[in-house]
Amino acid sequence: MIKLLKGLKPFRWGVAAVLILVFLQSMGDLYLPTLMSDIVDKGIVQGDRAYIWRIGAYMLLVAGGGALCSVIASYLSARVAAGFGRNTRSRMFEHVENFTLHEFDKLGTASLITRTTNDITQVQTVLTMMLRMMVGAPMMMIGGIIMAVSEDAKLSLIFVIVIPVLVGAIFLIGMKGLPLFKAIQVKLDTLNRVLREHLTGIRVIRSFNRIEHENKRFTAANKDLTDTAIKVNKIMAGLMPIMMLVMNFSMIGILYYGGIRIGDGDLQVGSLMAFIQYAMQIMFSLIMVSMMFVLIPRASASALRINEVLDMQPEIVDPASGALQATADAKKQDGRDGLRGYVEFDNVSFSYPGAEQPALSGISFSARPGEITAIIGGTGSGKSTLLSMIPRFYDVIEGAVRVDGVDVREMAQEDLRSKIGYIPQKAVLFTGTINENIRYGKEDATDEEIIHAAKVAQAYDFVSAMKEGFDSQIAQGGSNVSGGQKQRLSIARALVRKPEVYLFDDSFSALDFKTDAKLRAALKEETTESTVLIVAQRVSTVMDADRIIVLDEGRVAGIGNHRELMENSEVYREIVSSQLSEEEIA
Ligand SMILES: Nc1ncnc2c1ncn2[C@@H]1O[C@H](COP(=O)(O)OP(=O)(O)OP(=O)(O)O)[C@@H](O)[C@H]1O
Repeated sequence: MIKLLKGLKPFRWGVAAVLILVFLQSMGDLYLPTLMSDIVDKGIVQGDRAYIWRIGAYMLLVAGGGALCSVIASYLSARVAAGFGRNTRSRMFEHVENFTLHEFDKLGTASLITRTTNDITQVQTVLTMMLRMMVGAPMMMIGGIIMAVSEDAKLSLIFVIVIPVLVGAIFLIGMKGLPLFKAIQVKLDTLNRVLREHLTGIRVIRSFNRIEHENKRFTAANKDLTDTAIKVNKIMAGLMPIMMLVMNFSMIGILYYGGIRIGDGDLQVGSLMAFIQYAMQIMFSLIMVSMMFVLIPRASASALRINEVLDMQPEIVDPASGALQATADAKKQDGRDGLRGYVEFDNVSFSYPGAEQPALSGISFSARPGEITAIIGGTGSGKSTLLSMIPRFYDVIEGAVRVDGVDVREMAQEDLRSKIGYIPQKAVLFTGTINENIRYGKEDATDEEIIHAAKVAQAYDFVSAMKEGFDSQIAQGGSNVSGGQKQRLSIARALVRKPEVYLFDDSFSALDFKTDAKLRAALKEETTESTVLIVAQRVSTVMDADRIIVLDEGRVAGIGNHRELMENSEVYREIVSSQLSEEEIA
């Protein structure tokens, strides 16, 4: 929590102002009972009206000043906390943007969303209260004790019993509550995950009649969260009655012994009244402290989760600027500078963390501009993984991936990715117009470039047929266009960039044979100066490629063109024959 609060640095003046204002307000609150005691003992007892008016007016002034300080402190603390929340959310967002897929896999999307929203709100709420109580509560407590002792030292002995009892109760309850607060945040993650899966998978859930099952899953997660929240609230609810009980008993004690002392002439009525107010202030400040005990563990559970994200160092980072410069110099010297679109895999091996089998082993090949390299293989054979190594979504474990003769680990990620047009297996579109979605590939693309890209991607006809053409809105997740249309738009997005290297990850799978063939013919003309890597399931898609890599369980089972592979590769022949027979059956 303390580590996270370092983010308050830009707000130090605001924090200082709040602390000073709360200090002034507490001073005022501590002064008021003494003034009241004076009114009673000096004004009322002696019948001095002028004194009562004078001190009364003074009391009003002190109370008014205190109220003003309090209002401004509230406003400032809310502003500081809101600013802190905004900054922390931005920090987290920017940090998470640099995460590699490993880190996303580790934390999970649902948890990252809860951490960026709910957890930060928890800390923000507590911060607002803490700013006000951090100075106010201890001051009221210590000041109250000093003032009470100055009113009547003997009567103050009552606090020797009361305060340890209260502190003990707060401590015990706090200890019980802390683990539960941690559990609540974890359960909130689970609830978010279930909800997310439910919402994104609603079509599958309905078609498989699993609504009942999903309801049960949601109810279970919801109940689990509620049960824990009730449990923690039960414990916390116990705190208030205990405090009130102790407070009321101490009042009885004060009134009883105070009465005796007044009878004996050791204490005046006004002083007893002031004493009672100080006792109240002391105990209320303890209640405030106990509230902090309730809130701080909750916020620190959240702070831990936020720090876990902020402390996570992305595994893939850019080389230092010195190293980048050295690579650039070396490139210039040995003539690699002019290379555009060369991709080389040199004995590459890679395993996903925790996986028993490597996803890729000993992969070597090279591709040059103007060539089409196709990758084919059974499901799970490592095709998508192979493509992900080129934009450096993952780092190789052995060997090297080189683009334009430079190891991708020695390049700035931005430079590397600016060379690449990646079309993912599952097309992703963003909320906005079709125009904006295609322009995502190249911000300064002209309208002509966008139309050209759409034409090559075979998207122009269906986009033009839409009522608003390129200005038609794409709904969240691209749910208002078909799977094949989504694929074509994401191809257009990559085309508009005119990258050196195209990576098509099974991007034609949702297209019919005719559109697939037309698209590939148009692509061929468009990509004469680029290197194209295509992952595909259909033999018809890869047959014309200059080079076909056949993958089997992460290994190269054959490499060559269609004719060569038909002669030499058993695995390729199997794939071809299985598809041909399937087509014949169809
Ligand atoms: N994020 C991941 N974490 C762990 N293992 C993974 C991950 N992604 C893929 N794998 C595993 O790596 C292997 C290769 O997966 P990959 O997605 O590259 O296969 P693919 O050939 O593209 O399959 P498909 O044609 O079905 O898309 C599979 O065994 C898969 O289970």
